[in-house]
Amino acid sequence: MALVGRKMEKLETVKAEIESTCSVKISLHSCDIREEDRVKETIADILVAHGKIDHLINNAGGQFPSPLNMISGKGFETVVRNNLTGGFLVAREVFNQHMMLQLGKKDMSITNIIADMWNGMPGMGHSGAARAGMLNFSETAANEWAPVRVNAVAPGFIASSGMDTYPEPMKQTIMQLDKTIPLQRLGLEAEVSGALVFLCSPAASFISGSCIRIDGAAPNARRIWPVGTGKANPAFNSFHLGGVPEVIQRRDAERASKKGN
Ligand SMILES: CCCCC/C=C/C(=O)SCCNC(=O)CCNC(=O)[C@H](O)C(C)(C)COP(=O)(O)OP(=O)(O)OC[C@H]1O[C@@H](n2cnc3c(N)ncnc32)[C@H](O)[C@@H]1OP(=O)(O)O
Ligand SMILES: NC(=O)C1=CN([C@@H]2O[C@H](COP(=O)(O)OP(=O)(O)OC[C@H]3O[C@@H](n4cnc5c(N)ncnc54)[C@H](OP(=O)(O)O)[C@@H]3O)[C@@H](O)[C@H]2O)C=CC1
Repeated sequence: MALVGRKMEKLETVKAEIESTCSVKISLHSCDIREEDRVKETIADILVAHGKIDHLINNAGGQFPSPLNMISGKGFETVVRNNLTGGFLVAREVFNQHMMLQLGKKDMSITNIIADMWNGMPGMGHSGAARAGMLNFSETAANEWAPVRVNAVAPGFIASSGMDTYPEPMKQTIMQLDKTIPLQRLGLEAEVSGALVFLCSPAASFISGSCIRIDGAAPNARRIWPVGTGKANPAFNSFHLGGVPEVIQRRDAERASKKGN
């Protein structure tokens, strides 16, 4: 397993967590996926360390919240590079440096993480545009690079540590998000991972060019109908080392205190 991100400390933490659970060879690589030369070097380093890359999860990404009319050209480009160009560069290098030389010999896959950007992504329009582009890139690559399977996974609102990176106004929105989702709760990181593990497995060997939505049916909510029944289903909480983001702990504490009053 090769873990890639910009900050080595984060990677070390994840490595220690995985090693506390199972025995697997793990290499760590500091790389900003927006830097083309660095991406080329990183994929080459991974191939030296492991000799192969059978499955790529293109998970790196993120953005800053802003209404469209306040986004500068540089800001828009920064987010597009983070959520579209960077993922393309990584996928291209993995394909060119390894997968292209192994076609038909084994099952190989690329899964691109996008987001719930259906019908637009208000407050994060730069990211919505980039994620929509990533979906279209996945669809093209599923044809050009077959038999490598290329799919997208589109998470909706997931209670991840990423949620704690947002400024206070966005945190206020995050604390109300569960009410807008038919399943009446946020998703868990393990619920995204479940789909990723499936897509990397032989059970998904005829799935390519697809997108799996993991969003509790958020895009299916409609103004003319109540949002779900008001009840949530049980979550698949298989990450025993996972934590609850601070913003969600705060939400639950505030709700408990309101109930107590
Ligand atoms: C409602 C809930 C939403 C849930 C859906 C989505 C959830 C998630 O995605 S969870 C993951 C969340 N985590 C993140 O988003 C963190 C990752 N974000 C970042 O790392 C950064 O924001 C970045 C990668 C998008 C930009 O970082 P960096 O490369 O370090 O870029 P700079 O800081 O140098 O900025 C370059 C340029 O971009 C504009 N800009 C950056 N931040 C902001 C901001 N907060 N507000 C407005 N504009 C911003 C700006 O133009 C910067 O250039 P300068 O003006 O020269 O600084
Ligand atoms: N949580 C949610 O509700 C949703 C999340 N997503 C997307 O799912 C993915 C995972 O998100 P989540 O775990 O929540 O967020 P986090 O912010 O916790 O994780 C994002 C990861 O991407 C890495 N990363 C970001 N930019 C770069 C870059 N330029 N080069 C290399 N690595 C980078 C970060 O590591 P480092 O900082 O060390 O570089 C970090 O490990 C992201 O693409 C996110 O946008 C999509 C929809 C909803």
